[in-house]
Amino acid sequence: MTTRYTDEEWLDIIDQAEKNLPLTPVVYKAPNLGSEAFAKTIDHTLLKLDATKEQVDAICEEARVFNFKSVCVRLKWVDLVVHNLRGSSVEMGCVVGFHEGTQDSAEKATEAKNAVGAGATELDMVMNYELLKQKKYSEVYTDIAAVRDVAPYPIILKVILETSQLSPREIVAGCKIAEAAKADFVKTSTGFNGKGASQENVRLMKKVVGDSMKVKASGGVKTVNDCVVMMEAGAERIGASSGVAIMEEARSPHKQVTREAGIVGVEGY
Ligand SMILES: O=C[C@H](O)COP(=O)(O)O
Repeated sequence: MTTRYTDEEWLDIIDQAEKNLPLTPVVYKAPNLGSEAFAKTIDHTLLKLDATKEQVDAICEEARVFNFKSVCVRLKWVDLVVHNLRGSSVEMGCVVGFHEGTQDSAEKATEAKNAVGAGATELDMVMNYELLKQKKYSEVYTDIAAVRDVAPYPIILKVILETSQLSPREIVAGCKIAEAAKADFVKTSTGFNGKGASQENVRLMKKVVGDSMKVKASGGVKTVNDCVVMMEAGAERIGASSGVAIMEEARSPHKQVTREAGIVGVEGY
C-alpha cells in the first residue's frame, strides 16, 4: 500500500480545506416524516458486545417491517443477518475496527474482507483517530485505503471519525483523508465513546466534503427531532439503535418537529 501524500503535503491540503470552507451554512431538506424515503435513511444498529441471537433476529424483523436502509452489526452476526434479510431490500452493514479504530490495518482489512465475503454490502470502519491526533495523516490514509482495497465500490464504505474526540480542524483532516481514500461516507460517531453526533459537526463535515461524499450522523440520535436536525445539517444517513421508536414517532399523527427556527411543520413539511 503506497501512501498518497506525505504528512507535510497533508498539512497543506488540510490548511486549504479550512480556508475554503463555505461561510454560509446550507439547510438541507429532510424527507417527509415517516415516509419510505425517511425510513431509508436509517441504519438499524445493534453493536453492543453482548448482543444475543434473539436480539439480532428481532432487529432484522424490524428492519423488514419498517424497510430501513440497513441492519448494522458486528462481524460475528453477518451470516445470520444475511440469512434473515434474504429477499428484502434492506442492506447488510458490518462495522470494522469497532469501536477503538486502533487495530492494525491488516486486521481491519481482514475483518472487512470476511464481512464482504459473508455478504455485507456496507462497511462502517472506525478511523484510527489516535493517529490522526498525532498528525500521522499518511498512516490514517493508508489504513482507510487498506479497507477500501478489499472492499471496492459498490460496497459502501463509511469512515467513522469519532468526532467527540476531535477538534474542528481534526474533523476537517479526517474528512479530507477519507475523501482521498475514496470512502463513500464520513460518519460522526461509534456511539461508544463520548458525545455522539452534533449538529455543528455534521454541518462542518458536509461543508468539507460537499457533493463528493455523504455524511452519516450516529450516536445519540433517538428522536424524530434529532434526525431532522441532523438531516438539515447535511446528514443523508442516520445510524441509530432507536430506529423503531423514531419511526413510530415519525408516523404518529400531528407530529410536530422542533427545528432551529422553533416549533414548525407537520408531516410533509
Ligand atoms: O451507529 C451506531 C451507533 O452505535 C448507534 O448509537 P446509539 O445507540 O446511540 O443509537
